[in-house]
Amino acid sequence: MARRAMSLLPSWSSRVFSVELDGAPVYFSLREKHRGEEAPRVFSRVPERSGCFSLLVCGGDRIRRAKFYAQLGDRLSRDLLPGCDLAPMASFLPNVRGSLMKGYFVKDNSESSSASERLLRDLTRTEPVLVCSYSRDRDGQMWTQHLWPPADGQGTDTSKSKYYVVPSEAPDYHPSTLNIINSDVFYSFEEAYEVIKQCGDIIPEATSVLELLPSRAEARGRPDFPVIVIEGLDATGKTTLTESLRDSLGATLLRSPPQCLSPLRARFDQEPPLIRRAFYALGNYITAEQIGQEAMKTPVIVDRFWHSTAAYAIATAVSGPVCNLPAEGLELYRWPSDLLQPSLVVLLTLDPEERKRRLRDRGQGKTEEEQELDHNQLFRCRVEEAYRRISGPACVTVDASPSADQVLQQVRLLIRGKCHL
Ligand SMILES: Nc1ncnc2c1ncn2[C@@H]1O[C@H](COP(=O)(O)OP(=O)(O)OP(=O)(O)O)[C@@H](O)[C@H]1O
Ligand SMILES: Nc1ccn([C@@H]2O[C@H](COP(=O)(O)O)[C@@H](O)[C@H]2O)c(=O)n1
Repeated sequence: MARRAMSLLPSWSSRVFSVELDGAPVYFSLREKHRGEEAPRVFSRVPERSGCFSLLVCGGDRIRRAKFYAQLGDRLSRDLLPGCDLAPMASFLPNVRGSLMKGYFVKDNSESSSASERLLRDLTRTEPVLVCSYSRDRDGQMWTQHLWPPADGQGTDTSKSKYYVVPSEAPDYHPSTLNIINSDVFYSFEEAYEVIKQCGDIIPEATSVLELLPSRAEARGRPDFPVIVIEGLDATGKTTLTESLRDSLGATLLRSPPQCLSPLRARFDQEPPLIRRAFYALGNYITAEQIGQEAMKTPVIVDRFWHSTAAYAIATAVSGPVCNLPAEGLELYRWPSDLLQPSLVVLLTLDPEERKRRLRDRGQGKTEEEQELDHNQLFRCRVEEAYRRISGPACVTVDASPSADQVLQQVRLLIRGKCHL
């Protein structure tokens, strides 16, 4: 682990760091010489003998890293003294895909930072984490960053190298978009399969998922009958509409994740994004197999498919306003080439107040993500915008606020136009 950390050093001074403060990132970078810039905002109001620290998760395999990052925040919130502020942070090479390292920034507001230091030292002994401490320079205005030497004594001791911390401009791409491909969104069966296979030794249920997979995940030829996917946030009327379409078109109704994964879903919903998203990605391939079989006999209606998998994953990976989403047209929004393509994808949209009213009337318990959608207007906007940006096939938006029957008629018209049904 320590040797891996050391291998990051050549690019250390090209890296940018971001700390999430009140939902917005503050960026800083490192300089070997100081040219009079003020210290970045995250370093304000730290007592004289105290300091700040950054912890970046590195080393180990990606499953372990993902699990460890998910636990680290809880562990730090529990074990750090009450006077410490904790914020998510990241380090990345601007606009370089795959370069993101995630971690936490600790600002110690107590009189001395020795308790935090002890806790972080202990972490470096057992966990795949790289720690830097920050201290004021002699005149008290400038801050310097020191990478802690490896706990196991291997590698080069770089604790004496001195880097000044200076504010940095926002990069073109929001840092969390750099690692989305094959960590949050999967573009092939193989990539998602590898993640779930690697989980086998820590998540026994992963084996059950693998057993349910189709033997060959290749896009079949064009199905004989049309395949129509209905997408939308929760309570926009997908169930109501898909059931009506099934009845009125004499179609088969399928969903993703498929029924056979239902008993395993709650287990994978507890996992960090890498594992959770790989689970949903594989769910689409199981559903695709079922679609392929059914669409030889009847039209097929599908309640959620890849649009949902990708849109929720992208909207969760990125924080803040819609402008933080990866730009429209990027390959990140493209449909996986080995996944069956539907004939038509309909996105139901609803005014947020009406959606809430329907949720209230339905009166069921809400999942964590549903509560998040309710409370977080920005998240909802990101999900809907991500839906709209996905291409190959793109979705057709339908306003779901009229009566159930009117929405059905509207979608039947679209189906007639596109699929001649
Ligand atoms: N067009 C409509 N007008 C008024 N109420 C509707 C309409 N469509 C659905 N509803 C009602 O809104 C609630 C949510 O609908 P539904 O369960 O179909 O949504 P959903 O998108 O499938 O939700 P989820 O994704 O959470 O399962 C239900 O109580 C349903 O009866
Ligand atoms: N094809 C799908 C379907 C769902 N998801 C994830 O599940 C959540 C929504 O599920 P509902 O029970 O409300 O339908 C949503 O958080 C998605 O993350 C998915 O990834 N792919």
